[in-house]
Amino acid sequence: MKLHTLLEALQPYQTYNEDSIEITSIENDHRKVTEGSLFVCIKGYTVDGHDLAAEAVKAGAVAVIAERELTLTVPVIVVKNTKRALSVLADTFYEHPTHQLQLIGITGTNGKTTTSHLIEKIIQDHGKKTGLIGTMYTKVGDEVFPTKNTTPESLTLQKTFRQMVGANVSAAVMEVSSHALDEGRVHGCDFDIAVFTNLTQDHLDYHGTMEEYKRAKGLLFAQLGSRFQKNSPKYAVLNADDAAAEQYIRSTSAHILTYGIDRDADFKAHSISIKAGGTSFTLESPLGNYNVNMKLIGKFSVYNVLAAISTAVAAGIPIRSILASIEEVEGVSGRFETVDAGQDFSVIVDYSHTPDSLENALQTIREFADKRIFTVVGCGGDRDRTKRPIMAQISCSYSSDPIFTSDNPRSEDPHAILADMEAGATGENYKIIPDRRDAIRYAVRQASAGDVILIAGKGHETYQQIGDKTFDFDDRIEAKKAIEER
Ligand SMILES: CC(=O)N[C@H]1[C@@H](OP(=O)(O)OP(=O)(O)OC[C@H]2O[C@@H](n3ccc(=O)[nH]c3=O)[C@H](O)[C@@H]2O)O[C@H](CO)[C@@H](O)[C@@H]1O[C@H](C)C(=O)N[C@@H](C)C(=O)N[C@H](CCC(=O)O)C(=O)O
Ligand SMILES: Nc1ncnc2c1ncn2[C@@H]1O[C@H](COP(=O)(O)OP(=O)(O)OP(=O)(O)O)[C@@H](O)[C@H]1O
Ligand SMILES: N[C@H](CCC[C@H](N)C(=O)O)C(=O)O
Ligand SMILES: [Mg+2]
Repeated sequence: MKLHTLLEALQPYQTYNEDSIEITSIENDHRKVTEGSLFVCIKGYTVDGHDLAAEAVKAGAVAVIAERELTLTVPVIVVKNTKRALSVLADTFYEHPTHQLQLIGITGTNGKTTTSHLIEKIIQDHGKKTGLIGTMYTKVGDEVFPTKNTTPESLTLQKTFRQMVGANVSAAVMEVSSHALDEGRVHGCDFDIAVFTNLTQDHLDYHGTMEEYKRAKGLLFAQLGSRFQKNSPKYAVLNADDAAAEQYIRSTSAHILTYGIDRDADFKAHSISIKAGGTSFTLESPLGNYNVNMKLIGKFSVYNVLAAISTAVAAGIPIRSILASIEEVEGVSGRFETVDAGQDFSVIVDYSHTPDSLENALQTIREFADKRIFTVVGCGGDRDRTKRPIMAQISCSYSSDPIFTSDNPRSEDPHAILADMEAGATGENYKIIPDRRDAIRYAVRQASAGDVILIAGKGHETYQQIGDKTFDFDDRIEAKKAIEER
């Protein structure tokens, strides 16, 4: 694409007369620059891309977008905000791929990964090819690619959407993190349906206050677009039981669909019955009432399923097809996943790494457990410190045997993280075992018939990050090994 075509999209009031420069790729990482790249300098939290512009030119960059004048041998186009510019340039370079996709974005503190997989399955079962972007990976149809962030930055996003369009994907489901909304990583994404799961404490290290965190999540609904389109209406799908939904309703002009259990909602669950093997409930909806029996466990799973059902209805899928998919679904890797090595007690690996998700997981276990409950849990380093004592307190109040351990200490001292947790501990019964492998082994050795061990926080993760090193570590494998050693 010609540089001047890209620049017209970027700053329409400026004309750029040089029409001989052909751009072969856009890059914001100098290590990826090749001959013909347009290099966009981003001032990040750790590195300033402006300092790497000369390197980028050496590697083949033929033009540079920057926030200040730079002395280089190629044209430098100065803009106010290069991160914003990157999203416009990426959307233009990849020819607005989201205009050709039914795009579903999911935000909320907990349940994004789970709900996105439910929606993916419903749409696939209905015969459409899907794309998925989230915490665990990016998927184009059944092809899986690794991801660094839950929501990648705009350049990666638009490139991925183009790849999806090229592979005949018709619907894409993605998790939209509050960081991504705040940083504008999704600027240019033409969402058709925006989904809200819930808002509880997390990421206060980044957002500062719950108000700010709530505002960031609300951007997904405010940015849904204000055009009423007859053939493809836009929808905001909101959890009516969460107070933040009221603000999001006020901030969007899209059609509203609500779901919930306690308050009035379009899609409502009642007569919920939770057992160790699954959950059943009655769905009341504008399309009729239905009994739903599913393998997913817990009240929180009912919320995720309600969100998925409402979204799929908004996406135009028949309710019977939706419910058939829900009844089949087995669950998502690392979310309330049971480890079975023939033992006579239960071991559950769950990705609960926030106070609310931990409380939900433990409340669910309390629905069916009548003996001891062991909770092996840690809190991530370089993340919200204020959640640490709260998670410890929840572990103590819901389990007979809380065991505090490490979960990706990153650059922090594991003992300091554990001290933050201990400040919230209650009772005398908790143990502190910094090595996660030892903590799991201890719980497994202590457990007797009928007990439940919850190993919380890492779910699908297959690593432990200590300092700047990443070690192989999988709670499911460690639990199995410990059971076999017994
Ligand atoms: C705090 C934060 O959000 N940081 C994000 C940010 O990184 P950064 O600002 O530190 O970037 P940087 O490393 O300083 O680099 C600045 C620029 O220099 C470039 N660079 C850098 C190094 C180099 O050698 N050459 C080079 O050109 C980079 O490509 C970039 O353009 O921009 C990067 C690209 O988008 C992100 O990958 C990175 O996420 C980091 C890894 C992260 O941990 N983020 C977390 C907090 C996050 O975003 N989490 C959310 C939510 C998770 C959830 O709850 O589900 C997520 O969406 O993942
Ligand atoms: N609707 C929900 N409400 C509360 N807790 C939930 C809900 N859904 C899932 N959880 C809990 O939160 C954990 C994480 O779920 P999931 O991975 O789906 O959330 P997420 O929003 O994608 O998280 P992340 O922000 O880390 O990507 C689960 O293991 C479960 O314990
Ligand atoms: N997306 C979340 C995941 C946390 C998972 C937990 N295992 C940890 O490392 O804190 C985050 O980056 O805050
Ligand atoms: Mg996720």
